[in-house]
Amino acid sequence: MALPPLEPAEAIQQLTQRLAPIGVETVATSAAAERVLADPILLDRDSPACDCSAMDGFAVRAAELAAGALPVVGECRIGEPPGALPAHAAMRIYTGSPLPRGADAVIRLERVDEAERVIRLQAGTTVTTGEDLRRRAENAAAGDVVVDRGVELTAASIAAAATVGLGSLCVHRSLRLGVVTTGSELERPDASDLPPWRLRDSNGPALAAMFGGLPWIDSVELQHADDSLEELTTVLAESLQRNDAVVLTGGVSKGAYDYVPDAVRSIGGEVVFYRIRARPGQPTLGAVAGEKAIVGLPGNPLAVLTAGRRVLTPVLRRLAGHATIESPTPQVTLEAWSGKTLPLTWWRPVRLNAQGVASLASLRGSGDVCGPAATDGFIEVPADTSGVGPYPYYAWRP
Ligand SMILES: Nc1nc2c(c(=O)[nH]1)N[C@H]1C(S)=C(S)[C@@H](COP(=O)(O)OP(=O)(O)OC[C@H]3O[C@@H](n4cnc5c(N)ncnc54)[C@H](O)[C@@H]3O)O[C@H]1N2
Ligand code: MOO
Repeated sequence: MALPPLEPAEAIQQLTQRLAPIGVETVATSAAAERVLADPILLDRDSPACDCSAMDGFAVRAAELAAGALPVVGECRIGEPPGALPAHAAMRIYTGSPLPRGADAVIRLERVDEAERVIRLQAGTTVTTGEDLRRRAENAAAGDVVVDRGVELTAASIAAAATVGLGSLCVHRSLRLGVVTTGSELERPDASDLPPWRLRDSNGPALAAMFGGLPWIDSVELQHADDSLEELTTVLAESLQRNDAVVLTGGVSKGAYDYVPDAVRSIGGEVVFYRIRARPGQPTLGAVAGEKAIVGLPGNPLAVLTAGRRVLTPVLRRLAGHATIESPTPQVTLEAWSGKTLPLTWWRPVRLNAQGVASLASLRGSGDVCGPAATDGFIEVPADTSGVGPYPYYAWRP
């Protein structure tokens, strides 16, 4: 039975919901930056773990200092256990020092006059209970989740892991991506002296540049198959064996040599969608083979860039354990609109200026490899829409 073309978001949803994260491993916290957390980071104790001072100054009882001068009788050192504040007295204290028992405020240095180890409030200054204190557990309590699973670890979340004493973290295994280009007309990117009817593969390098080197991608393996169902089936099966997901380019449309749908089925893949209501990239195919994902992109170079970025990214993020299948998507406004209105989603390459305003690239069509080269990404124009936007913006690098 022929599958109906889907809206891009629906296609992405249907494929990603068939997939699960590929597995986990343990890495040193110091090496976990940008990896995807698999187990939440929980606080081992309250933060802060005791009441402490937020300023350099004096620990006091606010009412006593408001009433008059107080002798400075001691010091609360940072990193040492808190003592007790005697009645009618102040103790010197530092930012982060534990608060002595009995104190209820810290008065910062610049708000008192100090002479001969006696402090008094400066004229016009007041002191209130609770002032300049960090209360035990005011940041978070023991057992609280500080970083949830599925989050890409940042400097801030690594700091949280360190503060709770985690020397290693459970993260999702990073992904092995296979790229299979198809087409007997293709030569390697370094081929020279080509006759005009042959062309160099640009789709393989484009996908390698889009996904290669992302912290949650382990490797991108490039392979090629000529236009033969047998060869394509063999190369696809091998690529699937070695990789967690395989993306193919070309051979997916209606031509006599478009073998991708048949090859996917013959290796036991289940096609989830075939064709999306978006341009360029309409003949995109999504399939599952066991726990692995297969995405068939059309051969046109611009379709590979747009559908690759928009459809493949969520699939890979899902396999790599991200809690969200797309990172936050900025909205951009166009400097000016040009062109017709399409009855389907239109992915249009743009360049951004320093203010984040987008200008549309002028392109000859989805076979144009040159026009997109000077763009930063593309906007997603909904069906039957025109005007300057704002529109969701997708940078070429996810
Ligand atoms: N009768 C129809 N014809 C076409 C339809 C259709 O619905 N009915 N769809 C058109 C659309 S839209 C697209 S997109 C293309 C996609 O076709 P294929 O996925 O089968 O891609 P190919 O025919 O294999 O290649 C298209 C084009 O891209 C060049 N190509 C392929 N691979 C590479 C590569 N790795 N590097 C650079 N260039 C590549 C290839 O030489 C072709 O010129 O079909 C339309 N036709
Ligand atoms: O999807 Mo095709 O890329 O529109 O030309």
